[in-house]
Amino acid sequence: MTGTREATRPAEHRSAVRSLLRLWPYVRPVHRRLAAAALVTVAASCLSLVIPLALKWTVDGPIARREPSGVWLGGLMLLLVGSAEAGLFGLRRVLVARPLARVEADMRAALYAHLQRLPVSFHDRWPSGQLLSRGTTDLMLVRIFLAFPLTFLLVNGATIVVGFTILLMQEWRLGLVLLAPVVPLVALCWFFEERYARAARTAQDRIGDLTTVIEESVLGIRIVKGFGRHPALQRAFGTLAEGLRGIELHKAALLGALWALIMILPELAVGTALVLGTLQVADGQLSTGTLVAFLSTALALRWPVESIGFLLALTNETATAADRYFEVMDTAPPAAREPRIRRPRCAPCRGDGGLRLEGVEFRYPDAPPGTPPVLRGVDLHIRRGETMALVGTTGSGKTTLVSLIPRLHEATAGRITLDGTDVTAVPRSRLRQWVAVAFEEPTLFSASAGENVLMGADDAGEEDLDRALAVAQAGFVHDLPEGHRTQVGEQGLSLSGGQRQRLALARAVVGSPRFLVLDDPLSALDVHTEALVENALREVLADTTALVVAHRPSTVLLADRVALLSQGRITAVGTHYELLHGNREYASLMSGPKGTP
Ligand SMILES: Nc1ncnc2c1ncn2[C@@H]1O[C@H](COP(=O)(O)OP(=O)(O)OP(=O)(O)O)[C@@H](O)[C@H]1O
Repeated sequence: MTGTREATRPAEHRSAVRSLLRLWPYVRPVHRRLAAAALVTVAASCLSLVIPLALKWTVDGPIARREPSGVWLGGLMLLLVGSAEAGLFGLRRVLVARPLARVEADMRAALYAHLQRLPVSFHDRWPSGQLLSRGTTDLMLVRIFLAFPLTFLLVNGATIVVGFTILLMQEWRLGLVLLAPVVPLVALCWFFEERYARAARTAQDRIGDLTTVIEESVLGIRIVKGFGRHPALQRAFGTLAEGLRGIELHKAALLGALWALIMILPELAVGTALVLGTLQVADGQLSTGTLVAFLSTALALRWPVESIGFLLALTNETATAADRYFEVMDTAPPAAREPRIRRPRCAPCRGDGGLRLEGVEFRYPDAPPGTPPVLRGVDLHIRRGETMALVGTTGSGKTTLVSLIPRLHEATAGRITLDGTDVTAVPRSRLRQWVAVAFEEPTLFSASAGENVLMGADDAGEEDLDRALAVAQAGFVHDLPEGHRTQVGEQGLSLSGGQRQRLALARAVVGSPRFLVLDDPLSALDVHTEALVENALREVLADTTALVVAHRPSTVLLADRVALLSQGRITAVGTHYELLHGNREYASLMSGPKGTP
Protein backbone atom coordinates (compact mmCIF):
# COMPACT_ATOMS: atom_id res chain seq x y z
CA MET A 1 0.00 0.00 0.00
CA THR A 2 2.80 2.33 0.85
CA GLY A 3 5.60 0.81 -1.20
CA THR A 4 9.15 1.99 -1.42
CA ARG A 5 8.92 5.68 -2.07
CA GLU A 6 11.42 8.47 -2.18
CA ALA A 7 10.00 9.55 1.18
CA THR A 8 11.07 6.42 2.98
CA ARG A 9 14.55 6.14 1.59
CA PRO A 10 16.94 6.39 4.56
CA ALA A 11 19.90 8.69 4.29
CA GLU A 12 23.11 6.85 3.39
CA HIS A 13 25.32 8.32 6.09
CA ARG A 14 24.78 11.29 8.25
CA SER A 15 26.25 13.10 11.20
CA ALA A 16 23.86 13.55 14.11
CA VAL A 17 25.57 16.80 15.09
CA ARG A 18 25.26 18.25 11.60
CA SER A 19 21.58 17.25 11.46
CA LEU A 20 20.90 18.91 14.83
CA LEU A 21 22.80 22.07 13.91
CA ARG A 22 20.31 22.61 11.11
CA LEU A 23 17.71 23.39 13.78
CA TRP A 24 19.63 26.54 14.69
CA PRO A 25 17.61 29.05 12.58
CA TYR A 26 14.47 28.02 14.47
CA VAL A 27 16.21 27.94 17.86
CA ARG A 28 18.08 31.23 17.40
CA PRO A 29 15.14 33.49 18.43
CA VAL A 30 14.89 31.66 21.79
CA HIS A 31 18.56 30.78 22.32
CA ARG A 32 19.00 33.28 25.20
CA ARG A 33 16.16 31.66 27.14
CA LEU A 34 17.59 28.21 26.47
CA ALA A 35 21.06 29.34 27.53
CA ALA A 36 19.60 30.85 30.74
CA ALA A 37 17.77 27.57 31.41
CA ALA A 38 20.99 25.62 30.84
CA LEU A 39 22.89 27.88 33.26
CA VAL A 40 20.16 27.47 35.88
CA THR A 41 20.36 23.68 35.43
CA VAL A 42 24.17 23.70 35.72
CA ALA A 43 23.83 25.71 38.95
CA ALA A 44 21.22 23.26 40.28
CA SER A 45 23.38 20.25 39.40
CA CYS A 46 26.50 21.79 40.90
CA LEU A 47 24.53 22.47 44.07
CA SER A 48 23.87 18.75 44.30
CA LEU A 49 27.66 18.29 44.38
CA VAL A 50 27.90 20.64 47.38
CA ILE A 51 25.89 18.14 49.45
CA PRO A 52 28.82 15.64 49.81
CA LEU A 53 31.11 18.55 50.85
CA ALA A 54 28.57 19.55 53.54
CA LEU A 55 28.53 15.88 54.61
CA LYS A 56 32.35 15.84 54.86
CA TRP A 57 32.26 19.01 56.96
CA THR A 58 29.63 17.44 59.29
CA VAL A 59 31.38 14.04 59.61
CA ASP A 60 34.94 15.33 60.11
CA GLY A 61 33.76 18.31 62.24
CA PRO A 62 30.74 18.24 64.61
CA ILE A 63 30.21 14.42 64.47
CA ALA A 64 33.89 13.66 65.15
CA ARG A 65 33.91 16.29 67.92
CA ARG A 66 30.48 15.10 69.20
CA GLU A 67 28.95 18.63 68.97
CA PRO A 68 25.11 18.42 68.61
CA SER A 69 24.76 22.14 67.72
CA GLY A 70 27.20 21.67 64.81
CA VAL A 71 25.16 18.69 63.55
CA TRP A 72 22.03 20.89 63.48
CA LEU A 73 23.96 23.47 61.46
CA GLY A 74 25.08 20.75 59.00
CA GLY A 75 21.44 19.60 58.67
CA LEU A 76 20.30 23.18 58.02
CA MET A 77 22.98 23.59 55.32
CA LEU A 78 21.80 20.40 53.58
CA LEU A 79 18.16 21.57 53.75
CA LEU A 80 19.00 24.96 52.22
CA VAL A 81 21.11 23.47 49.43
CA GLY A 82 18.40 20.88 48.64
CA SER A 83 15.65 23.56 48.54
CA ALA A 84 17.75 25.83 46.30
CA GLU A 85 18.38 22.89 43.95
CA ALA A 86 14.64 22.11 43.73
CA GLY A 87 13.78 25.80 43.15
CA LEU A 88 16.32 26.08 40.33
CA PHE A 89 14.98 22.98 38.56
CA GLY A 90 11.46 24.49 38.76
CA LEU A 91 12.74 27.76 37.27
CA ARG A 92 14.31 25.82 34.39
CA ARG A 93 10.92 24.40 33.40
CA VAL A 94 9.32 27.85 33.43
CA LEU A 95 12.14 29.22 31.27
CA VAL A 96 11.91 26.59 28.52
CA ALA A 97 8.19 25.77 28.24
CA ARG A 98 6.95 28.80 26.29
CA PRO A 99 9.91 29.34 23.90
CA LEU A 100 10.01 25.68 22.93
CA ALA A 101 6.30 25.60 22.16
CA ARG A 102 7.13 28.58 19.87
CA VAL A 103 9.96 26.68 18.13
CA GLU A 104 7.69 23.69 17.48
CA ALA A 105 4.85 25.90 16.20
CA ASP A 106 7.21 27.86 13.89
CA MET A 107 8.72 24.70 12.42
CA ARG A 108 5.26 23.24 11.86
CA ALA A 109 4.01 26.44 10.23
CA ALA A 110 7.10 26.52 7.96
CA LEU A 111 6.51 22.89 6.96
CA TYR A 112 2.85 23.52 6.20
CA ALA A 113 3.63 26.62 4.15
CA HIS A 114 6.33 24.72 2.24
CA LEU A 115 3.97 21.81 1.53
CA GLN A 116 1.51 24.27 0.02
CA ARG A 117 4.21 25.62 -2.29
CA LEU A 118 5.48 22.24 -3.45
CA PRO A 119 4.14 21.08 -6.80
CA VAL A 120 1.49 18.44 -7.30
CA SER A 121 4.20 16.09 -8.62
CA PHE A 122 5.82 16.14 -5.15
CA HIS A 123 2.53 15.18 -3.50
CA ASP A 124 2.06 12.44 -6.11
CA ARG A 125 5.32 10.89 -4.93
CA TRP A 126 5.09 11.33 -1.15
CA PRO A 127 2.63 9.26 0.89
CA SER A 128 0.49 11.53 3.05
CA GLY A 129 1.30 9.55 6.21
CA GLN A 130 4.99 10.32 5.77
CA LEU A 131 4.21 14.04 5.64
CA LEU A 132 1.78 13.80 8.56
CA SER A 133 4.29 12.01 10.80
CA ARG A 134 7.00 14.55 9.92
CA GLY A 135 4.69 17.42 10.87
CA THR A 136 3.57 15.82 14.14
CA THR A 137 5.68 13.06 15.80
CA ASP A 138 9.02 14.30 14.46
CA LEU A 139 8.46 17.89 15.55
CA MET A 140 7.31 16.71 18.97
CA LEU A 141 10.61 14.82 19.29
CA VAL A 142 12.51 18.00 18.41
CA ARG A 143 10.67 19.97 21.13
CA ILE A 144 11.28 17.27 23.74
CA PHE A 145 14.96 17.15 22.77
CA LEU A 146 15.41 20.91 23.14
CA ALA A 147 13.57 20.89 26.46
CA PHE A 148 15.30 17.94 28.05
CA PRO A 149 18.10 15.90 26.45
CA LEU A 150 19.95 18.90 24.97
CA THR A 151 20.10 20.73 28.31
CA PHE A 152 20.95 17.60 30.24
CA LEU A 153 23.64 16.51 27.81
CA LEU A 154 25.33 19.87 28.42
CA VAL A 155 24.53 19.99 32.11
CA ASN A 156 25.43 16.39 32.85
CA GLY A 157 28.62 16.81 30.83
CA ALA A 158 29.52 19.90 32.89
CA THR A 159 28.56 18.11 36.13
CA ILE A 160 30.77 15.15 35.23
CA VAL A 161 33.75 17.45 34.52
CA VAL A 162 33.24 19.45 37.75
CA GLY A 163 32.58 16.26 39.76
CA PHE A 164 35.75 14.51 38.52
CA THR A 165 37.78 17.67 39.19
CA ILE A 166 36.53 17.61 42.81
CA LEU A 167 37.28 13.85 43.04
CA LEU A 168 40.81 14.28 41.68
CA MET A 169 41.41 17.17 44.07
CA GLN A 170 40.18 15.11 47.03
CA GLU A 171 42.22 11.97 46.27
CA TRP A 172 43.77 11.78 42.79
CA ARG A 173 44.60 8.04 42.83
CA LEU A 174 41.00 7.06 43.67
CA GLY A 175 39.86 9.69 41.15
CA LEU A 176 41.85 7.96 38.39
CA VAL A 177 40.26 4.62 39.32
CA LEU A 178 36.84 6.20 38.73
CA LEU A 179 37.99 7.75 35.45
CA ALA A 180 39.20 4.42 34.05
CA PRO A 181 35.83 3.37 32.49
CA VAL A 182 35.71 6.52 30.32
CA VAL A 183 37.73 4.97 27.45
CA PRO A 184 35.55 1.83 27.02
CA LEU A 185 32.41 3.97 27.46
CA VAL A 186 33.38 6.33 24.62
CA ALA A 187 34.11 3.34 22.33
CA LEU A 188 30.77 1.83 23.31
CA CYS A 189 28.82 5.01 22.53
CA TRP A 190 30.48 5.27 19.11
CA PHE A 191 29.59 1.63 18.34
CA PHE A 192 26.03 2.16 19.52
CA GLU A 193 25.43 5.49 17.73
CA GLU A 194 25.49 4.15 14.17
CA ARG A 195 23.34 1.11 14.89
CA TYR A 196 20.78 3.02 16.90
CA ALA A 197 20.56 5.78 14.25
CA ARG A 198 19.73 3.19 11.59
CA ALA A 199 17.05 1.55 13.77
CA ALA A 200 15.58 4.94 14.73
CA ARG A 201 15.32 5.97 11.07
CA THR A 202 13.58 2.73 10.10
CA ALA A 203 11.16 3.02 13.04
CA GLN A 204 10.23 6.63 12.23
CA ASP A 205 9.70 5.78 8.55
CA ARG A 206 7.50 2.82 9.53
CA ILE A 207 5.39 5.12 11.70
CA GLY A 208 4.87 7.25 8.58
CA ASP A 209 3.82 4.14 6.60
CA LEU A 210 1.39 3.12 9.34
CA THR A 211 -0.10 6.62 9.38
CA THR A 212 -0.64 6.36 5.61
CA VAL A 213 -2.42 3.03 5.98
CA ILE A 214 -4.67 4.33 8.75
CA GLU A 215 -5.49 7.45 6.74
CA GLU A 216 -6.24 5.48 3.56
CA SER A 217 -8.50 3.01 5.33
CA VAL A 218 -10.38 5.73 7.20
CA LEU A 219 -10.92 7.80 4.06
CA GLY A 220 -11.79 4.72 2.03
CA ILE A 221 -14.01 3.19 4.72
CA ARG A 222 -16.96 2.88 2.30
CA ILE A 223 -14.94 0.78 -0.13
CA VAL A 224 -13.35 -1.21 2.71
CA LYS A 225 -16.76 -2.09 4.12
CA GLY A 226 -18.46 -2.37 0.72
CA PHE A 227 -15.97 -5.01 -0.43
CA GLY A 228 -15.58 -6.62 2.99
CA ARG A 229 -11.85 -5.83 2.86
CA HIS A 230 -11.37 -5.24 6.59
CA PRO A 231 -9.84 -8.66 7.38
CA ALA A 232 -7.29 -8.25 4.56
CA LEU A 233 -6.52 -4.67 5.57
CA GLN A 234 -6.29 -5.76 9.19
CA ARG A 235 -3.72 -8.38 8.20
CA ALA A 236 -1.72 -5.88 6.13
CA PHE A 237 -1.83 -3.39 8.99
CA GLY A 238 -0.88 -6.14 11.47
CA THR A 239 2.18 -7.04 9.37
CA LEU A 240 3.33 -3.41 9.28
CA ALA A 241 2.66 -2.93 13.00
CA GLU A 242 4.50 -6.17 13.75
CA GLY A 243 7.47 -4.91 11.72
CA LEU A 244 7.47 -1.68 13.73
CA ARG A 245 7.26 -3.67 16.96
CA GLY A 246 10.30 -5.70 15.89
CA ILE A 247 12.29 -2.54 15.21
CA GLU A 248 11.25 -1.00 18.54
CA LEU A 249 12.36 -4.20 20.30
CA HIS A 250 15.68 -4.03 18.46
CA LYS A 251 16.06 -0.40 19.62
CA ALA A 252 15.19 -1.43 23.18
CA ALA A 253 17.75 -4.26 23.04
CA LEU A 254 20.46 -1.87 21.81
CA LEU A 255 19.56 0.70 24.45
CA GLY A 256 19.32 -1.98 27.16
CA ALA A 257 22.80 -3.34 26.34
CA LEU A 258 24.30 0.15 26.29
CA TRP A 259 22.58 1.12 29.52
CA ALA A 260 23.68 -2.05 31.28
CA LEU A 261 27.32 -1.47 30.33
CA ILE A 262 27.12 2.25 31.15
CA MET A 263 25.82 1.32 34.60
CA ILE A 264 28.07 -1.60 35.35
CA LEU A 265 31.45 -0.09 34.42
CA PRO A 266 31.16 2.94 36.78
CA GLU A 267 29.71 0.67 39.53
CA LEU A 268 32.80 -1.56 39.25
CA ALA A 269 35.00 1.52 39.47
CA VAL A 270 33.12 2.82 42.55
CA GLY A 271 33.44 -0.64 44.20
CA THR A 272 37.19 -0.69 43.51
CA ALA A 273 37.55 2.87 44.88
CA LEU A 274 35.61 1.86 48.01
CA VAL A 275 37.96 -1.06 48.71
CA LEU A 276 41.10 0.97 47.99
CA GLY A 277 39.77 3.96 49.99
CA THR A 278 38.88 1.79 53.01
CA LEU A 279 42.44 0.36 52.96
CA GLN A 280 43.85 3.91 52.86
CA VAL A 281 41.61 4.94 55.83
CA ALA A 282 42.80 1.82 57.73
CA ASP A 283 46.42 2.80 56.96
CA GLY A 284 45.68 6.34 58.18
CA GLN A 285 46.51 7.85 54.77
CA LEU A 286 42.93 9.19 54.31
CA SER A 287 40.37 10.71 56.72
CA THR A 288 36.96 9.01 57.06
CA GLY A 289 35.26 12.30 56.11
CA THR A 290 37.26 12.55 52.89
CA LEU A 291 36.33 8.95 51.96
CA VAL A 292 32.63 9.65 52.73
CA ALA A 293 32.77 12.87 50.68
CA PHE A 294 34.65 11.08 47.88
CA LEU A 295 32.14 8.24 47.67
CA SER A 296 29.15 10.61 48.00
CA THR A 297 30.51 12.68 45.08
CA ALA A 298 31.06 9.50 43.07
CA LEU A 299 27.48 8.40 43.81
CA ALA A 300 26.15 11.90 42.95
CA LEU A 301 27.82 11.43 39.55
CA ARG A 302 25.98 8.16 38.92
CA TRP A 303 22.89 9.76 37.39
CA PRO A 304 24.82 12.13 35.08
CA VAL A 305 26.92 9.19 33.83
CA GLU A 306 24.08 6.68 33.59
CA SER A 307 21.78 9.14 31.82
CA ILE A 308 24.25 9.50 28.94
CA GLY A 309 22.88 6.28 27.36
CA PHE A 310 19.29 7.31 26.93
CA LEU A 311 20.22 10.95 26.31
CA LEU A 312 22.29 9.77 23.35
CA ALA A 313 19.38 7.62 22.18
CA LEU A 314 16.98 10.59 22.32
CA THR A 315 19.58 12.76 20.58
CA ASN A 316 19.84 10.21 17.80
CA GLU A 317 16.09 10.00 17.38
CA THR A 318 15.91 13.79 17.20
CA ALA A 319 18.70 13.93 14.61
CA THR A 320 16.66 11.43 12.57
CA ALA A 321 13.52 13.53 13.06
CA ALA A 322 15.46 16.62 11.91
CA ASP A 323 16.70 14.72 8.82
CA ARG A 324 13.16 13.68 7.98
CA TYR A 325 11.89 17.24 8.45
CA PHE A 326 14.60 18.78 6.28
CA GLU A 327 14.16 16.16 3.55
CA VAL A 328 10.80 17.82 2.91
CA MET A 329 12.01 21.37 3.51
CA ASP A 330 15.00 20.85 1.19
CA THR A 331 12.76 19.88 -1.70
CA ALA A 332 12.75 23.11 -3.62
CA PRO A 333 9.66 24.15 -5.52
CA PRO A 334 10.63 23.82 -9.19
CA ALA A 335 11.99 27.04 -10.60
CA ALA A 336 9.61 28.52 -13.10
CA ARG A 337 10.90 28.08 -16.61
CA GLU A 338 11.91 31.41 -18.04
CA PRO A 339 9.43 32.43 -20.68
CA ARG A 340 11.09 32.29 -24.02
CA ILE A 341 11.27 35.67 -25.70
CA ARG A 342 9.56 35.12 -28.99
CA ARG A 343 8.20 37.40 -31.63
CA PRO A 344 4.46 36.76 -31.89
CA ARG A 345 3.73 35.15 -35.20
CA CYS A 346 0.53 37.12 -35.69
CA ALA A 347 -0.43 40.71 -34.95
CA PRO A 348 0.08 41.52 -31.29
CA CYS A 349 -2.92 40.82 -29.07
CA ARG A 350 -5.43 40.09 -31.78
CA GLY A 351 -4.13 36.63 -32.46
CA ASP A 352 -2.73 36.10 -28.99
CA GLY A 353 -5.97 36.68 -27.10
CA GLY A 354 -7.49 33.73 -25.30
CA LEU A 355 -5.70 30.57 -24.30
CA ARG A 356 -2.92 29.26 -26.53
CA LEU A 357 -0.80 26.10 -26.26
CA GLU A 358 2.22 25.90 -28.55
CA GLY A 359 4.30 22.76 -28.92
CA VAL A 360 3.44 21.72 -25.38
CA GLU A 361 5.08 18.55 -24.13
CA PHE A 362 4.71 16.88 -20.76
CA ARG A 363 6.23 13.84 -19.11
CA TYR A 364 5.52 12.82 -15.49
CA PRO A 365 8.73 13.00 -13.46
CA ASP A 366 8.23 9.47 -12.11
CA ALA A 367 7.28 7.91 -15.47
CA PRO A 368 9.41 4.83 -16.24
CA PRO A 369 12.43 5.69 -18.39
CA GLY A 370 11.90 5.15 -22.09
CA THR A 371 8.14 5.75 -22.01
CA PRO A 372 6.91 8.46 -24.41
CA PRO A 373 5.68 11.76 -22.93
CA VAL A 374 1.96 11.89 -22.09
CA LEU A 375 1.64 15.01 -24.24
CA ARG A 376 3.84 15.93 -27.19
CA GLY A 377 3.60 18.82 -29.61
CA VAL A 378 0.21 19.99 -28.42
CA ASP A 379 -0.94 23.06 -30.36
CA LEU A 380 -4.31 24.56 -29.51
CA HIS A 381 -5.84 28.00 -29.59
CA ILE A 382 -9.02 28.85 -27.70
CA ARG A 383 -10.18 32.31 -28.70
CA ARG A 384 -11.01 34.88 -26.09
CA GLY A 385 -14.52 34.22 -24.74
CA GLU A 386 -14.70 30.86 -26.51
CA THR A 387 -15.57 27.57 -24.86
CA MET A 388 -13.58 24.60 -26.11
CA ALA A 389 -14.46 21.02 -25.20
CA LEU A 390 -11.55 18.60 -24.88
CA VAL A 391 -12.41 15.04 -25.84
CA GLY A 392 -10.27 11.91 -25.95
CA THR A 393 -10.15 8.27 -24.95
CA THR A 394 -9.61 7.48 -21.31
CA GLY A 395 -5.97 7.89 -20.36
CA SER A 396 -5.22 10.06 -23.41
CA GLY A 397 -3.96 12.90 -21.20
CA LYS A 398 -6.94 15.29 -20.87
CA THR A 399 -6.55 15.82 -17.11
CA THR A 400 -2.81 16.18 -17.56
CA LEU A 401 -3.29 18.82 -20.25
CA VAL A 402 -5.75 20.96 -18.28
CA SER A 403 -3.57 20.79 -15.15
CA LEU A 404 -0.74 22.51 -17.08
CA ILE A 405 -2.81 25.69 -17.52
CA PRO A 406 -2.93 26.73 -13.81
CA ARG A 407 0.61 25.18 -13.55
CA LEU A 408 -0.36 22.34 -11.24
CA HIS A 409 2.28 20.60 -13.32
CA GLU A 410 4.95 22.38 -15.35
CA ALA A 411 5.03 21.71 -19.09
CA THR A 412 8.36 20.09 -19.96
CA ALA A 413 8.52 21.91 -23.33
CA GLY A 414 6.52 24.43 -25.34
CA ARG A 415 4.57 27.30 -23.90
CA ILE A 416 1.11 28.26 -22.74
CA THR A 417 -0.14 31.83 -22.97
CA LEU A 418 -3.18 33.52 -21.48
CA ASP A 419 -4.25 36.57 -23.49
CA GLY A 420 -0.70 36.70 -24.81
CA THR A 421 1.10 36.32 -21.45
CA ASP A 422 3.22 33.25 -20.84
CA VAL A 423 1.88 31.42 -17.76
CA THR A 424 5.44 31.03 -16.45
CA ALA A 425 5.80 34.83 -16.42
CA VAL A 426 2.78 35.35 -14.17
CA PRO A 427 3.19 35.00 -10.38
CA ARG A 428 1.33 31.92 -9.25
CA SER A 429 -0.95 33.93 -6.97
CA ARG A 430 -2.10 36.07 -9.93
CA LEU A 431 -2.35 33.04 -12.21
CA ARG A 432 -4.72 31.38 -9.74
CA GLN A 433 -6.90 34.54 -9.85
CA TRP A 434 -7.03 34.39 -13.64
CA VAL A 435 -7.69 30.65 -13.94
CA ALA A 436 -10.34 28.79 -11.93
CA VAL A 437 -10.50 24.99 -11.94
CA ALA A 438 -13.02 22.28 -11.08
CA PHE A 439 -12.16 18.60 -11.31
CA GLU A 440 -14.29 15.52 -11.74
CA GLU A 441 -13.31 14.42 -8.22
CA PRO A 442 -14.59 17.37 -6.20
CA THR A 443 -12.44 18.16 -3.20
CA LEU A 444 -14.18 19.82 -0.29
CA PHE A 445 -12.70 20.81 3.05
CA SER A 446 -13.87 20.55 6.66
CA ALA A 447 -15.58 23.93 6.56
CA SER A 448 -19.04 25.31 5.84
CA ALA A 449 -20.60 24.92 2.37
CA GLY A 450 -20.28 28.69 1.84
CA GLU A 451 -16.62 28.78 2.89
CA ASN A 452 -15.87 25.94 0.48
CA VAL A 453 -17.34 27.97 -2.38
CA LEU A 454 -15.77 31.29 -1.35
CA MET A 455 -12.32 29.67 -1.37
CA GLY A 456 -12.55 30.19 -5.14
CA ALA A 457 -12.02 33.97 -4.88
CA ASP A 458 -10.29 36.25 -2.40
CA ASP A 459 -12.75 39.11 -2.38
CA ALA A 460 -16.07 37.41 -3.16
CA GLY A 461 -19.03 38.26 -0.91
CA GLU A 462 -22.51 36.86 -0.20
CA GLU A 463 -23.86 38.16 -3.51
CA ASP A 464 -21.17 36.32 -5.47
CA LEU A 465 -21.86 33.23 -3.38
CA ASP A 466 -25.58 33.28 -4.24
CA ARG A 467 -24.81 33.82 -7.93
CA ALA A 468 -22.28 30.97 -7.99
CA LEU A 469 -24.69 28.62 -6.19
CA ALA A 470 -27.37 29.51 -8.72
CA VAL A 471 -25.06 28.86 -11.70
CA ALA A 472 -24.03 25.49 -10.28
CA GLN A 473 -27.66 24.64 -9.47
CA ALA A 474 -26.56 24.22 -5.86
CA GLY A 475 -29.78 25.62 -4.34
CA PHE A 476 -29.80 22.59 -2.01
CA VAL A 477 -27.32 24.56 0.14
CA HIS A 478 -30.12 26.90 1.26
CA ASP A 479 -32.11 23.89 2.52
CA LEU A 480 -29.25 22.61 4.71
CA PRO A 481 -29.95 23.03 8.48
CA GLU A 482 -27.86 26.20 8.74
CA GLY A 483 -27.96 27.22 5.08
CA HIS A 484 -24.54 27.95 3.57
CA ARG A 485 -23.09 28.05 7.08
CA THR A 486 -23.68 24.29 7.48
CA GLN A 487 -20.46 22.33 7.99
CA VAL A 488 -20.01 19.74 5.24
CA GLY A 489 -17.81 17.36 7.26
CA GLU A 490 -14.39 16.00 6.41
CA GLN A 491 -13.98 16.07 2.59
CA GLY A 492 -17.66 17.02 2.33
CA LEU A 493 -18.63 13.39 2.86
CA SER A 494 -21.97 14.39 4.39
CA LEU A 495 -23.05 15.43 0.86
CA SER A 496 -23.88 13.33 -2.18
CA GLY A 497 -21.37 13.06 -5.06
CA GLY A 498 -23.52 15.32 -7.26
CA GLN A 499 -23.91 17.89 -4.47
CA ARG A 500 -20.14 17.94 -3.96
CA GLN A 501 -19.58 18.41 -7.68
CA ARG A 502 -21.98 21.35 -7.77
CA LEU A 503 -20.21 23.03 -4.83
CA ALA A 504 -16.87 22.53 -6.58
CA LEU A 505 -18.34 24.06 -9.74
CA ALA A 506 -19.71 27.00 -7.73
CA ARG A 507 -16.20 27.48 -6.30
CA ALA A 508 -14.79 27.62 -9.82
CA VAL A 509 -17.20 30.28 -11.04
CA VAL A 510 -17.58 32.40 -7.88
CA GLY A 511 -14.72 34.76 -8.78
CA SER A 512 -15.92 35.28 -12.39
CA PRO A 513 -12.49 34.14 -13.63
CA ARG A 514 -11.07 35.17 -17.01
CA PHE A 515 -10.22 31.53 -17.74
CA LEU A 516 -12.10 28.48 -16.61
CA VAL A 517 -10.77 24.93 -16.68
CA LEU A 518 -13.36 22.25 -16.01
CA ASP A 519 -12.39 18.57 -15.92
CA ASP A 520 -15.64 16.73 -16.59
CA PRO A 521 -17.38 18.63 -13.80
CA LEU A 522 -20.89 17.36 -14.44
CA SER A 523 -20.28 13.61 -14.52
CA ALA A 524 -22.15 12.88 -11.26
CA LEU A 525 -25.29 14.85 -12.16
CA ASP A 526 -28.56 13.39 -13.41
CA VAL A 527 -29.56 14.40 -16.94
CA HIS A 528 -32.14 16.92 -15.73
CA THR A 529 -29.76 18.74 -13.31
CA GLU A 530 -26.97 18.63 -15.90
CA ALA A 531 -29.22 20.46 -18.40
CA LEU A 532 -30.05 23.14 -15.80
CA VAL A 533 -26.35 23.59 -14.88
CA GLU A 534 -25.43 23.80 -18.55
CA ASN A 535 -28.00 26.52 -19.24
CA ALA A 536 -26.69 28.57 -16.31
CA LEU A 537 -23.07 27.85 -17.26
CA ARG A 538 -23.64 29.10 -20.78
CA GLU A 539 -24.30 32.57 -19.35
CA VAL A 540 -21.10 32.43 -17.27
CA LEU A 541 -19.04 31.04 -20.10
CA ALA A 542 -20.14 33.82 -22.45
CA ASP A 543 -17.50 36.16 -20.93
CA THR A 544 -14.95 33.53 -20.07
CA THR A 545 -12.37 31.62 -22.08
CA ALA A 546 -12.98 28.03 -21.08
CA LEU A 547 -11.54 24.57 -21.63
CA VAL A 548 -13.95 21.83 -20.61
CA VAL A 549 -12.99 18.15 -20.53
CA ALA A 550 -16.05 16.26 -21.73
CA HIS A 551 -17.03 12.62 -22.09
CA ARG A 552 -20.70 13.03 -22.93
CA PRO A 553 -22.34 14.72 -25.94
CA SER A 554 -24.49 16.78 -23.54
CA THR A 555 -21.36 18.40 -22.02
CA VAL A 556 -19.75 18.81 -25.44
CA LEU A 557 -22.78 20.79 -26.57
CA LEU A 558 -21.83 23.49 -24.06
CA ALA A 559 -18.81 24.27 -26.17
CA ASP A 560 -18.36 26.42 -29.26
CA ARG A 561 -15.74 24.03 -30.64
CA VAL A 562 -14.27 20.68 -29.76
CA ALA A 563 -10.64 19.51 -29.72
CA LEU A 564 -9.81 15.82 -29.99
CA LEU A 565 -6.79 14.61 -28.01
CA SER A 566 -5.31 11.40 -29.32
CA GLN A 567 -1.92 9.76 -28.69
CA GLY A 568 -0.75 12.85 -26.80
CA ARG A 569 -1.57 15.32 -29.63
CA ILE A 570 -4.52 17.41 -30.73
CA THR A 571 -5.57 15.61 -33.89
CA ALA A 572 -8.73 17.49 -34.80
CA VAL A 573 -10.52 20.75 -33.95
CA GLY A 574 -13.99 21.76 -35.09
CA THR A 575 -17.60 22.02 -34.05
CA HIS A 576 -19.30 18.97 -32.56
CA TYR A 577 -21.19 18.32 -35.79
CA GLU A 578 -18.16 18.84 -38.02
CA LEU A 579 -16.15 16.30 -36.06
CA LEU A 580 -19.06 13.92 -35.67
CA HIS A 581 -19.34 13.69 -39.45
CA GLY A 582 -15.71 14.19 -40.41
CA ASN A 583 -13.70 12.29 -37.76
CA ARG A 584 -14.15 8.60 -37.14
CA GLU A 585 -12.43 8.50 -33.78
CA TYR A 586 -14.55 11.36 -32.48
CA ALA A 587 -17.75 9.82 -33.84
CA SER A 588 -16.92 6.54 -32.16
CA LEU A 589 -16.11 8.28 -28.86
CA MET A 590 -19.40 10.15 -28.87
CA SER A 591 -21.54 7.27 -30.04
CA GLY A 592 -20.44 4.53 -27.69
CA PRO A 593 -19.93 0.86 -28.56
CA LYS A 594 -23.00 0.46 -30.78
CA GLY A 595 -21.99 3.28 -33.08
CA THR A 596 -25.24 5.17 -32.68
CA PRO A 597 -24.62 8.92 -32.27
N1 LIG B 1 0.93 11.29 -11.30
C1 LIG B 1 1.17 10.54 -12.39
N2 LIG B 1 2.37 9.96 -12.54
C2 LIG B 1 2.64 9.20 -13.64
N3 LIG B 1 1.77 8.99 -14.64
C3 LIG B 1 0.55 9.54 -14.54
C4 LIG B 1 0.18 10.34 -13.41
N4 LIG B 1 -1.10 10.75 -13.59
C5 LIG B 1 -1.51 10.24 -14.76
N5 LIG B 1 -0.52 9.52 -15.33
C6 LIG B 1 -0.58 8.83 -16.64
O1 LIG B 1 -0.79 9.81 -17.65
C7 LIG B 1 -1.69 9.32 -18.64
C8 LIG B 1 -2.80 10.33 -18.86
O2 LIG B 1 -3.58 10.42 -17.68
P1 LIG B 1 -4.77 11.47 -17.56
O3 LIG B 1 -5.34 11.36 -16.20
O4 LIG B 1 -4.31 12.79 -17.99
O5 LIG B 1 -5.78 10.88 -18.63
P2 LIG B 1 -7.28 11.33 -18.95
O6 LIG B 1 -7.38 11.48 -20.43
O7 LIG B 1 -7.69 12.50 -18.14
O8 LIG B 1 -8.07 10.05 -18.47
P3 LIG B 1 -9.59 9.91 -17.99
O9 LIG B 1 -10.47 10.24 -19.17
O10 LIG B 1 -9.69 8.47 -17.63
O11 LIG B 1 -9.77 10.84 -16.83
C9 LIG B 1 -2.17 7.96 -18.16
O12 LIG B 1 -1.45 6.97 -18.88
C10 LIG B 1 -1.79 7.91 -16.70
O13 LIG B 1 -1.43 6.60 -16.33
